[in-house]
Amino acid sequence: MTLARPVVTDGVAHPPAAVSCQALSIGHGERVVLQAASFSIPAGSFVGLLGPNGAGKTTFLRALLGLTPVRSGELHVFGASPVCGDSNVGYMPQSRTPIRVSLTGRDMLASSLHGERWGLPLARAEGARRIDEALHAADAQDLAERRIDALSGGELQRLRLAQALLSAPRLLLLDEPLASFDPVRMREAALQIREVARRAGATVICSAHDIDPLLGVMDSVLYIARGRARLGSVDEVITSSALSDLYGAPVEVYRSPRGRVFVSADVA
Ligand SMILES: Nc1ncnc2c1ncn2[C@@H]1O[C@H](COP(=O)(O)OP(=O)(O)OP(=O)(O)O)[C@@H](O)[C@H]1O
Repeated sequence: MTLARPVVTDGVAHPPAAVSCQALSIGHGERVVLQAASFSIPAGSFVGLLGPNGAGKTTFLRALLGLTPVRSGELHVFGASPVCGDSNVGYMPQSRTPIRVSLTGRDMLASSLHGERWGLPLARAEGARRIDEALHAADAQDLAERRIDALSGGELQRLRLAQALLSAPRLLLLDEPLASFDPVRMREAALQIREVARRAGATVICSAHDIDPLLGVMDSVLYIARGRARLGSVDEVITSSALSDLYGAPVEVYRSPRGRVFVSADVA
């Protein structure tokens, strides 16, 4: 593991980036997800992670969690190699299945707190304090005593955000957290996540399929396609020429007069 230490340039010490990749390659078997990708995400930023289905957004998030091995190159989280169970990193996984257990919101958070300690449960008072703080940070106190199998999709997402905040992480990885919202609520939810992250001082990487709810919310876009990645502002990355270059095939980007963005990529 590489130890986190400030980077010194011109005699000035800069804190390590939240995430840095140097010639990073990751994948599954024959499937290449990233091939020699290099970019760096500044601490404190909100990054929208975009790309077509199967491009590798979840795989990249799992690599940051230490769950997908690095094939070659370097991947650092706050200057160190990713390790499973790092309390600096909070994760909200993609949720595809409805919840059918009748726990309360507080029980749901408590179960992940206890799982975190591998059989060494936190003292009851300390656990309760951390749960209250996480519920407060995600604006989800009203859900603490509600049964989770009776929550709406949006309410459940608030609770899952609280779950990801339990360890007071410096890096928050959110895999399609907007998926269960209608278009209007998507934007409200994106703004709420940004506010929560700001208050917590966390860097956010938030994957999404629709760029619109994140416009004006994210500081930069990380776009993954065909094993390649591009990080930059929306105006730098979401253009016909930048995306055609990334895909290695013609891609059209349209912007409606009301500011909506459409990407038309007729390639896998
Ligand atoms: N455990 C695995 N074993 C083998 N292949 C996998 C595994 N997990 C993912 N893949 C493959 O790796 C590629 C990237 O998958 P990943 O889930 O990271 O994409 P994604 O961009 O998150 O997709 P989506 O937008 O559809 O959620 C896909 O082709 C997928 O089938």
